Amino acid sequence: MNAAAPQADTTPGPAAVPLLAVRGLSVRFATPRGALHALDDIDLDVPRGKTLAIVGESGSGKSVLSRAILRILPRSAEIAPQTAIVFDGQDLMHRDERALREIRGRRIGMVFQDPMTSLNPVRKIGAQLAEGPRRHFRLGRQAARARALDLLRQVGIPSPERRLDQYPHELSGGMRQRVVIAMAIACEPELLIADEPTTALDVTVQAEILDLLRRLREAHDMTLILITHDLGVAAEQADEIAVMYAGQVVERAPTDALFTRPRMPYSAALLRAIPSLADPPHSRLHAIAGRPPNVLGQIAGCRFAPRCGRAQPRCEAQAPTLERMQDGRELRCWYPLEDRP
Ligand SMILES: Nc1ncnc2c1ncn2[C@@H]1O[C@H](COP(=O)(O)OP(=O)(O)OP(=O)(O)O)[C@@H](O)[C@H]1O
Repeated sequence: MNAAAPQADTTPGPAAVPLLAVRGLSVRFATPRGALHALDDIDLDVPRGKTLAIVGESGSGKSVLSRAILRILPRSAEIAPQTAIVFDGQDLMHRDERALREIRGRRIGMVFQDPMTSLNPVRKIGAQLAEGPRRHFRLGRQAARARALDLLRQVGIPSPERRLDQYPHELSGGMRQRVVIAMAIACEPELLIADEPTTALDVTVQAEILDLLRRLREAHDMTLILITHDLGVAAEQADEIAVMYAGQVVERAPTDALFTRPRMPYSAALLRAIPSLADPPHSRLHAIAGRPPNVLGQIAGCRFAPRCGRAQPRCEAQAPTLERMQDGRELRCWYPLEDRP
């Protein structure tokens, strides 16, 4: 795919134009050992009203991708100049910091793994929740407090009146993440980016938070980008899945299609690595042999080739690009698995 701003195909209706379209996104970090290529030529469409899960192993670039979309990368990160990040028709690459601050929080909400990244430990919860509505909707004190209360109810926090005057440390981890989600939806954003929202929580609380996210997404007709290393979570929550490997999207497909017929060998290997209830007790997981490549410096061929059972000489020599297949899925692979059940 080319790196230019996305072109509409044949006169699409509003539903066909993605809410977010990323093109040619590359990010590198200057490190003492040289340039680290954290993201390489990412193309990604996020359709309106849908949930897109981004999955991949640790270090594959999921968090750098979400921060790049929000334009909150650290200073040491360099975004390639040809990148386009088009949100509802405007390219965020060409908006100044003031405009971006209006979009973040108001039109794009964010939830991170650790609730304390988003919460101020020395401010009361009610004041923190009211901040967005006060700033973006110009609500007065009382109206903003009423809004904060309503938000706490929406995210299922018991005794919400009392919680307004508490500090974050007085709440459990799960309750804190509920508050962060309430803050993220406070201004009714069209897009919510949740980066490993349940990874830091107990298993039982994880399910509750995911259920909450799904209910809110449906109630507010939001679009959700769910970043997770957990394919089980992605399977339950997402309409579509983008699989990342070593800074690239290697396959993107509707959830059912990916789970029933993965076509990029890496996606297939990831799926084989999920434990199944049907496995006999104590059976070994199918770990993927080898390690992801070192992304310091340029890599000539396919980044998965050294670990891929299907690799041919071409895979080592020439890097595949992300191509759209006839069935609509996208693949970065010279020799994909057959599209047969
Ligand atoms: N500030 C930084 N400086 C240098 N390198 C960085 C920085 N932030 C991330 N990286 C590198 O970018 C690559 C992608 O990291 P990223 O955090 O996006 O991975 P991830 O898929 O989100 O992993 P995890 O699931 O462990 O959070 C990694 O190689 C990481 O070491």
